[in-house]
Amino acid sequence: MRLSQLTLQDYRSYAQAQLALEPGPNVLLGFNGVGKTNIAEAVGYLSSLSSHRVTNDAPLVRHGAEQAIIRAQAHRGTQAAFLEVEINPGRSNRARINRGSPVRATEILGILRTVLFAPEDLELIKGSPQVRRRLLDTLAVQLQPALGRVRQDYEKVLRQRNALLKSIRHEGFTSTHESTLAVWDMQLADTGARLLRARLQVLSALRPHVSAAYHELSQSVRTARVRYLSSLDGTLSEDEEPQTASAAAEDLSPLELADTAQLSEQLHAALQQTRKRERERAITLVGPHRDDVLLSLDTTPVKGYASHGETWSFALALRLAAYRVMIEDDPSDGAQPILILDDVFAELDARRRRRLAELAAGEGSDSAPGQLIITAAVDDDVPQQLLANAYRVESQDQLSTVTPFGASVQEQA
Ligand SMILES: Nc1ncnc2c1ncn2[C@@H]1O[C@H](COP(=O)(O)OP(=O)(O)OP(=O)(O)O)[C@@H](O)[C@H]1O
Repeated sequence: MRLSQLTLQDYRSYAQAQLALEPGPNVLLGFNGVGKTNIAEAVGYLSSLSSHRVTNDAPLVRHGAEQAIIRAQAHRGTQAAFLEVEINPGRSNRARINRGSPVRATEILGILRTVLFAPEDLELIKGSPQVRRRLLDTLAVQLQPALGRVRQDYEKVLRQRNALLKSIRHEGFTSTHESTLAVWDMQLADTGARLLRARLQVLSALRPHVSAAYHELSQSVRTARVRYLSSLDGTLSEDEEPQTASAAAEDLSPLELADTAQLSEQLHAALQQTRKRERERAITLVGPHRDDVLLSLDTTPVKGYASHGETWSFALALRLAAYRVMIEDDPSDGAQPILILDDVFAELDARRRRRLAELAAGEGSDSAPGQLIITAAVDDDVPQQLLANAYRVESQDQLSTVTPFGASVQEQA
C-alpha cells in the first residue's frame, strides 16, 4: 500500500499543499508547530475517516474555510485509485473515488490501510476507555469497511435513545414513549451487537501479537495481556468501573465465543434490566459505547501501575500488533499498510528506537518494507537508514508550506 501524490486543500494549517511521496521512507522535517503532524494526520484520515488527535472534524478545516479536501493517488500492488475526501463539519462528509460522482465518505474505507504511531499513543494506556475503544474500532473498520456504517448507525441510535430517555424524565413515561423505546432497544441491540462482535474479533486477533511485540520491545519476562471489559459479562460495572479481580484472572471474555445473534439478545436483555436506572439517569448505561479494554502485565493492570518505559512498550506493542494483524489479514505483495511514525523517535530510548527502525525498514519480515511517513523536528531524531526522501515543512503568516528538502523554489500556499 502506498501513496504517490498527496494534496491538501484548506486542511489545518495548509491552504494548499502537494507532496510527491516515494515508496519507501518519506521524512517530514521542520520546527515544532509548523505542520508536520497535520500531514501525517491527513494520511491517517484517508484510511479511517478519523483523526488520532481529535474526535470531531471541525479542527481539521483551516480557520476561516468551510471545508477541507484531502486528495491522494493510492496504490496497492499494481492497482491504483485516486481518492478524495471532503470534510464538511456539521454536514455529511463526501468522498470521490477515481474522480467519480460524490458518494458517502464511508465508501472510501478499506481502500487505504495505515497504522499510525504518535506520542498520543500513551493515552492508549493512561487515557479514558474511549481511546482504547477507538483503537479497536479503527482497526475493525480497516479490516471490515462495512463496519464504518454500522458504527455511524450505532451512534445515531444511541443519540436518539438518550434524547428519548431525557424526554421521558421530563414528561413522564407515556405509552408512545414505551413503543418508541422498544424500537430503539431493538436497533441498539442489533447495531451494538455487530459492533461488539467486530471489536471482540479484532481483540482476539491482536492478543498474541501484543504479547509477542511487548516481549520484542521490552525483553521483559512479563506477559502483556488484553481483555475486553463489558457490563454484559460482568467485568465492568454500570458506572464503567472495571471489576479488575475477575478481569485479570482470564484473558478470554466469554463474549468472544458468542455470535452476533447471541450478543444482540444479551444486549437487549441488559437494556431491559437497566431500564429503571436508565430512566432515572436519562442515559444509556449498557452497550459498546461504555466498554473498555483491560491492559495488564501478568496480573497487574498497566494503567496506574506501569513505569514510563513499560507504558511506552505497551503502547508501541498495541500499534505493532495492529500492523501485524493487517498483514495477516492481507499478506499479498504490496498490501502492507502505510506506517506513519509521527514524532515518535524523539520519545523513545535507544533500544526501542532501534527496534522500531528495524521494523520500519522491514528487517525480520518476509515481505519488502511498505511505505513510511515519518515526522521529526530534526534529522538527528530519525535513524540514519530511514533518511532517504525528506521534505522541509515551514510556516509563514500562519500558513504551512512543504517542499522537497534542498529545493530552491518554495511552493506558495
Ligand atoms: N484548523 C486549523 N487552521 C489553521 N491552523 C491550524 C489548524 N489546526 C491546527 N493549526 C495549526 O497547525 C500547527 C500545528 O501543526 P502540527 O501539529 O502539524 O505541528 P508539528 O509540525 O507536527 O509540530 P510538533 O513538532 O510540535 O509536533 C499549529 O500552528 C496550529 O495552530
